[in-house]
Amino acid sequence: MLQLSHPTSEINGKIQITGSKSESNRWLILQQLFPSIQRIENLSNSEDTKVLLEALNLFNSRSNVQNKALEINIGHTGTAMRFLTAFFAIKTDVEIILTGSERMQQRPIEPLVTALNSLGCNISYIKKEGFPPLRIKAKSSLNDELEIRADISSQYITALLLVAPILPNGLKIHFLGELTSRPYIEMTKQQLESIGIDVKWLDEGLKVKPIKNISEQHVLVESDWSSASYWFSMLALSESSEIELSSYKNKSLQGDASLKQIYAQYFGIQSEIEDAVLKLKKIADFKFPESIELNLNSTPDIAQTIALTCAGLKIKAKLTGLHTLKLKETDRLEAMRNELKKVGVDTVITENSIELVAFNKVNDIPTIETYQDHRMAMAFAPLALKMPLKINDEAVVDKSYPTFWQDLRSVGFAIV
Ligand SMILES: O=C(O)C1=C[C@@H](OP(=O)(O)O)[C@@H](O)[C@H](O)C1
Ligand SMILES: C=C(OP(=O)(O)O)C(=O)O
Repeated sequence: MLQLSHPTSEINGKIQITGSKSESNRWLILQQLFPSIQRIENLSNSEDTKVLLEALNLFNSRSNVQNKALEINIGHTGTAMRFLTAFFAIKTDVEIILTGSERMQQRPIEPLVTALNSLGCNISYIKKEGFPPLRIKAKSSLNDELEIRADISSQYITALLLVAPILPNGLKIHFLGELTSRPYIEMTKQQLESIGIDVKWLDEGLKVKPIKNISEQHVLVESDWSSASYWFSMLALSESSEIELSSYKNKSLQGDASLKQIYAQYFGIQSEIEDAVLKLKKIADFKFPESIELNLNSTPDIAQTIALTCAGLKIKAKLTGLHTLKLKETDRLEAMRNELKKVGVDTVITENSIELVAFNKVNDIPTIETYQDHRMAMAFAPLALKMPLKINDEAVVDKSYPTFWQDLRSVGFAIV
């Protein structure tokens, strides 16, 4: 457990943020399919990326495993679970058992498995129907068209898009239901296009053309915008501060870059990118709104950050479009309700929203539980600029941002 406070509430410094885990994990799968992707710069140092790398190494040494299934455990990593399901289903010549943590075994995978099996893949459930662990065997012949539910996780669609260009006739994907987390699909599409793969939006779906070879590629991963969100929040809760974060682009593939507009409009944070440095500054005398309403369906990973910024500033917030939060590392709506209560904030949650409705005084130093969710720890940490607090199970941050606590210490947080 860590206890956090900040003696001055002023933070100034320069922080290097690791590469986006989303971009990194896409490139790692694509590199397996297209070895002419020779170098990936600024690869994420997150646990989520390490887990995927280890899984791919295990798969590549599969000839060492004889006469039994190759078991691969991807822990808590959603992208690894979904991307590898499609990758193994198409590529494996041995039987694979793909499993994950207890929580991963509660996160649905049925839409992806059904879609891949309809294509000609051979995936079955080992325990509960619709959930990991999976048994994946070598495929038979493959179709070139499928339909898939699009309203549960965009990662299923990304998983299909990543393998689509190596299918003999490419792939046509038809969406069922309303697409969620759309910018993550755009990210996949743009990464594919950047290496010469043809991907087109259809009315309710996507079409990918097959490709045999791509030219030699060196790719650069932009730093992680979801990780940057905690710095936007810290600035919003600080006194006159300035922070520089590296390395960012003006034209990002990451939907969470919309933080720039959100924090400028509602929380008085000015940001600009110059020579790959994202400079954040607090606007003096900014007048915070009394209440805000935001639909965050496109940017689910920054919902907790924004909720906690509002909590710290006592802004009544209604955050909607969040049905997928119930299916992530934990049920994030429940987790927020429980822990916000400890810092004096009353909330109302529904199946897809959270509303911050009242702010009460807190006397004791609260202990925040993190529910094996990195974003619970990191979203609550900025609140230490307003009140001392304790955070349990601090190592959870490793999932996406392993140097988080070290970076906070470097800008004057007292962390014991
Ligand atoms: O494709 C990706 O890299 C991701 C997609 C999102 O998941 P959903 O599509 O399940 O919302 C996001 O929450 C996750 O952290 C990363
Ligand atoms: C939801 C997340 O990750 P994943 O789904 O890949 O486990 C996240 O990082 O917030």
